[in-house]
Amino acid sequence: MQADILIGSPAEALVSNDSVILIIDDNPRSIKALSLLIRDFGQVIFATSGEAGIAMTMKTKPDLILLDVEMPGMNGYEVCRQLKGDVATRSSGIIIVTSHDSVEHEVAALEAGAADFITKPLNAPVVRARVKTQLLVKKQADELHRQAEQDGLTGIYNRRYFDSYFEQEWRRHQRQRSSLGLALVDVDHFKAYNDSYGHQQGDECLRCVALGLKAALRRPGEFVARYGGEEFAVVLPYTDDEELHRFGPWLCEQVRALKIPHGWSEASDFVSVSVGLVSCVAGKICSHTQMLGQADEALYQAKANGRDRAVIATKSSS
Ligand SMILES: Nc1nc2c(ncn2[C@@H]2O[C@H](COP(=O)(O)OP(=O)(O)OP(=O)(O)O)[C@@H](O)[C@H]2O)c(=O)[nH]1
Repeated sequence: MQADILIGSPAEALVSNDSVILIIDDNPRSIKALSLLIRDFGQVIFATSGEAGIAMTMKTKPDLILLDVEMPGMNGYEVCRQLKGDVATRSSGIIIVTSHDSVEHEVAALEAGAADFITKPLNAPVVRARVKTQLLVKKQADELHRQAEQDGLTGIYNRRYFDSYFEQEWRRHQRQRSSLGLALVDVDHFKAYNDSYGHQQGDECLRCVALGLKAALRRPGEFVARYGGEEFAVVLPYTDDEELHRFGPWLCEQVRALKIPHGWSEASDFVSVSVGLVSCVAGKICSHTQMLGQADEALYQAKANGRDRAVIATKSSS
């Protein structure tokens, strides 16, 4: 696994210069001095107040923030607490930079959520070593995060990711009173495929279908995840029934177009999928699990109607 490679590799090789480092400091001279020391580690950007630093963190999602403590208005500890308390910004590592060289200040920095602490006057080798270490920690955390969300066989999002983001999307659409779409996609006669072509070829087939489904998505926010063995789930933000009527058959067509031969399918000469779809407008369906249940019923109907087709859940059952 890649995590093993990360742990076994020299740290130097892992700190690539594609990192983004944000310096938050009200003093332009300090910003300049710091950026000269670390500029070869990546792109260095800056903000001259706590408020501007928080806004910039939201926008740019830096890998690392070098945060001055003594600033007018919001001080560094307060900025640090806010950044660490918000799910949208807490993944950026923070090093507190201060002229106070005392245990109390170091403890305050760590308690505010900082990963490390640098004192002024700056000592170049120390600054570089600490920055490099935190960039390495961030790279490793990103990699672990990616692996935790990824399906090992197909490389698309896994069930865990789906479970948390589908619910999140559902809540967001409920709040905004917009329509959310969901499609459950199941490969037809896949047991026969495995039995005839072998399990390894079956794995390869699932990989191709997963990538085919992913390539079929066009709009921002749409994502496909592996829901179970040979089943996939597609989340379709801001999508209503009218759009599902186009999307369902089109998804079937995209998989058929992969032209993966399936000599033992009763539905088609090529690997095909059945799709169950549902859309939900705020208030119509009372939970995201009900939405899943309805998509599952529609999928069952698509199988019963002959497979290689899409069925949309009827609104009467909403
Ligand atoms: N190769 C491979 N097969 C898998 C994987 N996960 C599930 N399967 C197989 O997928 C098959 C699913 O079979 P069934 O649930 O009977 O469904 P089906 O044969 O596709 O029939 P219908 O869904 O009714 O069209 C089983 O044989 C599972 O072993 C996987 O990761 N790799």
